[in-house]
Amino acid sequence: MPPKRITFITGNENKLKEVKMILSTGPSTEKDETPFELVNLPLDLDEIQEIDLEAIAIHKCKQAAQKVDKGNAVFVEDTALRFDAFNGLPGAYIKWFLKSLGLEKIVKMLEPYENKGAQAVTTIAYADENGEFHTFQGITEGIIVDSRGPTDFGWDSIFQPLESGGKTYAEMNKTNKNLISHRGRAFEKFKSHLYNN
Ligand SMILES: O=c1[nH]c(=O)c2ncn([C@@H]3O[C@H](COP(=O)(O)OP(=O)(O)OP(=O)(O)O)[C@@H](O)[C@H]3O)c2[nH]1
Ligand SMILES: [Mg+2]
Repeated sequence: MPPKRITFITGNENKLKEVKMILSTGPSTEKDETPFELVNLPLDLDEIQEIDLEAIAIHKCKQAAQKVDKGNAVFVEDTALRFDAFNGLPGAYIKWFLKSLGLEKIVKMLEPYENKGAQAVTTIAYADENGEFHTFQGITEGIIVDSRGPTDFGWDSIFQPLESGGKTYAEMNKTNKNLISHRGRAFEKFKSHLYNN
């Protein structure tokens, strides 16, 4: 039987690169034949105004399901950056903060607050071949710091995970980032689902 085809709809090349890497091995990271073939459709789907990250991901996935043939599995992910001092904002709006303000002003926003705590959150929404929806979430705790490391992926250079030994995501290699990242954690859960269903 040919492997099941699963489409990932994202217009973000950096996300795609990480996801391909994470899904290229089995759930316990040992090399394995992947039971699916990953296909990318680089579309920019509508993202609703919501604080609830699952609701955003599900809404995105409902559109995604309309972009593939019936009976084909499809998934999306939405990634948020939540500041403790702002009760979780910018959250899913970080993309627009980044576009309008840039990294330096985002760091400056937290200047009046002692609490630099933040959470990186990836929420995956998956529509399986029967049209049933599933969500998987991964969270990494960290702090917001002055930009360090390459600035080619979003806010990687201002997010320092608590478990990284003082490195920002941008200062880590991809293998190490994926081991502790919001995306790595969400996709490990998704991977377990794919291998067990
Ligand atoms: O430093 C980062 N490390 C990451 O690991 C990461 N993952 C996402 N992002 C950025 O955060 C916003 C999410 O928005 P987002 O989830 O809607 O993504 P997107 O619109 O770029 O793609 P997609 O919606 O087509 O999948 C966008 O600005 C992304 O560039 C990251 N930045
Ligand atoms: Mg998006």
